[in-house]
Amino acid sequence: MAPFTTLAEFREVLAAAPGSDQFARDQAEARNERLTKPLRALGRLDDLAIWMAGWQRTPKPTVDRPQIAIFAGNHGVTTARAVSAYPAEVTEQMVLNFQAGGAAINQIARSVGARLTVHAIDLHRPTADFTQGPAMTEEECVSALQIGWKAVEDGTDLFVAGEMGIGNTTAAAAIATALFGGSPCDWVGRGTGVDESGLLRKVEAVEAGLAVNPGARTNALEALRCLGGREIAAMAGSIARARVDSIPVILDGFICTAAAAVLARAVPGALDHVQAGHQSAEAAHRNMLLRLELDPLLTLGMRLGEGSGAAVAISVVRAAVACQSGMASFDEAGVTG
Ligand SMILES: Cc1cc2ncn([C@H]3O[C@H](COP(=O)(O)O)[C@@H](O)[C@H]3O)c2cc1C
Ligand SMILES: O=C(O)c1cccnc1
Repeated sequence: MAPFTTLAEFREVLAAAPGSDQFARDQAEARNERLTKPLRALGRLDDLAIWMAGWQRTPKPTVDRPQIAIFAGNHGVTTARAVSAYPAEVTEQMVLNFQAGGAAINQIARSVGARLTVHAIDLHRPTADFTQGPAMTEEECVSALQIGWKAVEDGTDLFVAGEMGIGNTTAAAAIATALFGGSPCDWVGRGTGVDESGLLRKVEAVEAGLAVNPGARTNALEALRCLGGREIAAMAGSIARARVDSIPVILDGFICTAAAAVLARAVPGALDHVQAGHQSAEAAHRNMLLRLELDPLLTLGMRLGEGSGAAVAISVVRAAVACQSGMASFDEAGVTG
């Protein structure tokens, strides 16, 4: 059972999470300095390895059991405001595709040796249209957070949260506007590829959403409840669970980062266990990462979601820990240091 039944309790549980292990980081750094390579010659991979060591509380971190959890949800705003280039039924059709193994994320997950779990949340009951009032009641939002919380499997040593939800770049842009300020134009983008009039409808939807949900601007969890969707709340719940259990997380693109941003704004330090896997081609993603002081591992022009960018970055983190944990020291190899 998840240890919270209200948004306030969720916040408290997250705020009580322990930090990373300084002793393990120091040990990892000392080990790293003895490995058969010029000092810090692996650049960001060395930083990643030491960061992984701190969260896994060992100088020899692993990526043996990575998990990718995809959460799916539908949004009232999608049909009410025609904010996507695709119809809402694609959400459920793609869930079937994930289950059959036919989506991009299935192939990437297999290629990096990650377990993939799929969590469809109430697809036949879209959230309420956030331009008319809150997208979710507190009960609905908490229930989605709990689904994310419970989705993180025991033994996972690296976690990725992915999403599927037609219209969710509009929800993510609305959350970003509420959390970071500025105007909706700063945060709205093309998503699946809307045209100019689609872009305008997205901006207008975000404007209306903020106007009817004034609490969203002053309280991050209210922003999630009023403007988010079930899959976005579930991603936030899973990233919070990973924080509490000291499991390192790789963030995916625009929507995943918006879910994470809610946690960062609710509790300082809530994203200490997170790396940005990639910078999405969705224009505002770069800005969101800058605001969160996250430096993406990859920039591949991807704008898919499903956890796909983060899944590709699993191989980068795995390469980092493979060197940290598998390399010989100068002494062991008889190399002059
Ligand atoms: C076939 C298909 C597969 C997808 N996989 C992820 N998304 C991505 O597109 C959606 C967000 O874009 P928007 O806000 O424009 O609807 C999300 O479902 C996201 O995961 C997909 C979208 C489609 C059409
Ligand atoms: O950045 C993403 O993850 C993204 C961008 C566009 C559409 N779906 C997802």
